Amino acid sequence: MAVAAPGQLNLDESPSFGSRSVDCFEKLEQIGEGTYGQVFMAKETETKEIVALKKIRMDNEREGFPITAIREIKILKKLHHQNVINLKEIVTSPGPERDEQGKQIEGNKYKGSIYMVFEYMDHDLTGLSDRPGMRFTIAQIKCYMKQLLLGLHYCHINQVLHRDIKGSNLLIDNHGILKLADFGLARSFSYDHNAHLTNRVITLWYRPPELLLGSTQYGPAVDMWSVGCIFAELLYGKPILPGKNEPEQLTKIFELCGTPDELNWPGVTKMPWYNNFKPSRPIKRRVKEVFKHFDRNALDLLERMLTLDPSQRISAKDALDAEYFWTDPRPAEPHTLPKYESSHEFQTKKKRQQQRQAEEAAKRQKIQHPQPHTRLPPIQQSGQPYSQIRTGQPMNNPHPSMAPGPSHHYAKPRGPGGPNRFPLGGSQGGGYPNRGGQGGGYGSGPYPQQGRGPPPYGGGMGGTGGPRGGSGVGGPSYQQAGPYGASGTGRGPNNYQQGGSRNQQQYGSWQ
Ligand SMILES: Nc1ncnc2c1ncn2[C@@H]1O[C@H](COP(=O)(O)OP(=O)(O)OP(=O)(O)O)[C@@H](O)[C@H]1O
Repeated sequence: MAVAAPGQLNLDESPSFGSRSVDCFEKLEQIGEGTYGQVFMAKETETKEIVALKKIRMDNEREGFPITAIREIKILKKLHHQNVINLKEIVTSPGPERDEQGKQIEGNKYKGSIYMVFEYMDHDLTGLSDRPGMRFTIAQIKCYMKQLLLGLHYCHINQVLHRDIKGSNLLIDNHGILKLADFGLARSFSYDHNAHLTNRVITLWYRPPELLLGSTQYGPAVDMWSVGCIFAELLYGKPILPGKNEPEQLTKIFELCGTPDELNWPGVTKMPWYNNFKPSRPIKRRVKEVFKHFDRNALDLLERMLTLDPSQRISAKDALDAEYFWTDPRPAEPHTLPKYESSHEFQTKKKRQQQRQAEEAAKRQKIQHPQPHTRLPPIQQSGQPYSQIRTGQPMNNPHPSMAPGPSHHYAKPRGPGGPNRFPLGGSQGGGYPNRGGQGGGYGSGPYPQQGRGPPPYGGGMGGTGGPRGGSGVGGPSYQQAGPYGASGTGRGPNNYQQGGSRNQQQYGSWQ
């Protein structure tokens, strides 16, 4: 595909792509802020349909339309599956000022914008999990995991690697449907050609060891590692491998999954960066020990997802066949899941930030005007019922965002992409065939209390010794509070207040 000239979109596709103006939509609320632009909730003025508009950042318009956006659009236009986000169309906002002859006025930078129009999804998994008191049931986790694997299996058989699987890219609607989103780092791959791909992809906490060891020839297994991290996170209640940088990420992986060697990962010693990160002494695998409270089938599946050697890592298809999904409790039917008020990572972060600012302001005020009768009940108690109604929080947590909340800070190690080609492989659509009638026989097993237990390694890593011999080289820190119900007991309230948080006044026209 030719690269479009600045400000022009050349997608040589159906007329609806790029032909309509963004003015056909009314901007409602910002719901996301990504590396490549903002995401807004909007309403189609004629049909009243609610959609999500992702504004494509044109910071450097001299280079034309961003290659990442072109790749995302190309890939999304070919993927059609219930568990993959649907790109409906592309719309544009007015372009640069022109003179009478229609020539662009010199020195006047291109001011127009391009938006991708998506079906609107009520939540992303991170935002949903961050809700105070949120607690997923096992059947719910199985339901989300199954849909994630179905969507990913579909991508992989169509020769697309997602390369950025993480909670905020898994969108969920109020019918319980989960969809893979953000294909900004996705690319096509071929089993026949061993093309070299960048290894600077996938958000650090979800990045597999082969990429951290410098591999440039990889396949669908990279996504399956990320799926394993999400799976463990859902069951455990917080991210399991929150490295601060690449060496620390590898250290954390080795401490959990053991050190790689020629026996458990043939060829690992030949990996480009193996010698840079070579463990000083072997560490044994501890997945079973660390997650011993997980259900047996969950643990078996997790072991196969978090396998160091990518060639032995379970595929999405085989994962769907795992006992875990065929034993009781079975995956919930999506439509039976509770409905929640809309929650996106961007919004939950913003709420926490506002809460922090309010707390700081209150503290400052207190210092300036100390309260004379500190034993009097705090004034805001009278306001509790109101905040409770508005936020839907239980009485025992009137100020939910003051609760020790999660501190999700996803690194965004976006890398440059490879060449832009999309060999349309199989066009198999639809779901994964049902495996009927498999008897259960396994109990659900103990379910760990979400967000309440100690970090996976219980601070005990010093005893076992990390690859650096625990010698104070900035050892891993597991202080992060968990996103999955750090503060709560029981499942969150089920009050879907349609439009409750929309604020139409706040947003002006499109730009
Ligand atoms: N179709 C949608 N419906 C509702 N919310 C959406 C939709 N698409 C994106 N979002 C929200 O916007 C956020 C950012 O979107 P997206 O990941 O596509 O952008 P990005 O610029 O690639 O972000 P990042 O840099 O975090 O990967 C998502 O996490 C989600 O909360």
